[in-house]
Amino acid sequence: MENVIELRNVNKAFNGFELKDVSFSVKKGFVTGFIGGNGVGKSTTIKLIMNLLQPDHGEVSIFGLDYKKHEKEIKQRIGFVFDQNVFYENLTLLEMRNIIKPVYRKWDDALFHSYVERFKLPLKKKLSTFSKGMVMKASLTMALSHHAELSIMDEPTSGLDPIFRRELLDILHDLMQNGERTIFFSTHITADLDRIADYITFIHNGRHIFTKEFYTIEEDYAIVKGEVGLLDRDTEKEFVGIRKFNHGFEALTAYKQRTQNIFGDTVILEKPTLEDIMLYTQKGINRYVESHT
Ligand SMILES: Nc1ncnc2c1ncn2[C@@H]1O[C@H](COP(=O)(O)OP(=O)(O)OP(=O)(O)O)[C@@H](O)[C@H]1O
Repeated sequence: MENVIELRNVNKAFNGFELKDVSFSVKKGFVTGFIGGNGVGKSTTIKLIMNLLQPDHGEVSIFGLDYKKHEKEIKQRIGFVFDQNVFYENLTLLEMRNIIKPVYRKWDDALFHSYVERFKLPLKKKLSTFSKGMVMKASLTMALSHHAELSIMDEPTSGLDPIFRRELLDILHDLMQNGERTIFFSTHITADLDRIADYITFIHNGRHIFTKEFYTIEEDYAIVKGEVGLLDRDTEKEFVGIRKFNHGFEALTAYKQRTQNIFGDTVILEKPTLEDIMLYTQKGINRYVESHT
């Protein structure tokens, strides 16, 4: 399967934060959801993918090409939605379109107007008067109007009402129908991913934890429930994190089969949500022993 984005051993350090040895790839023709808590490095990774930042070490390639030699060609083929307003606020949407249009060889005015209509956006009002949702819709309109092969979006659903969030997910779903497009988007709202993501890439504290096909996550990860008496220093090591209650414990394992072999039918295994995986991982490997007694 072809990779549209590849990161190989990418490092980027700021004062107090570091992306460490991040390697993962994004498959052509699929939707990959990019998840992780606040401040774990999602936007930094996306900026590296967009060449808005350069890695200290390691390589980023897009469509198999290197930014050093092929920046223009790569950018032509990407539609980018950023989580901050990147428009000139004093301009109208039409004026902004006039600036952006000549940049893209495959700009499609009919497509632009179809999104403007669908999103009910005013063409002649200053962008400074747009609400947060309208800015996001305008940003999406620009990103979707030049037949980009790869759409990269940083938190496209944040700050949007549930109705528009659903509409956006439907649009993304429709876009995927021809099999040629690829979408990579970050989100905190893991419920959005249930609807459309084929793959999940998860980072935590600047490290890549996994990239997996969505449906295979439950082959490795499970919520484990059992009696506290089953836990000791050795068995606790089996878990990413544990919560202890009066009546028993709940834990997350990343090695479902092994856990099953160790505990047999003394425990109950359940399918975890992405939120469970984020929560237990965020609290620290084997360090999250929370008592509710
Ligand atoms: N240009 C920069 N200079 C210094 N530190 C930075 C810079 N950009 C990001 N950081 C720091 O790097 C860390 C990761 O930030 P990043 O924006 O990538 O996180 P994120 O996962 O996108 O978070 P959120 O979900 O809250 O937006 C943060 O601690 C942030 O303060």
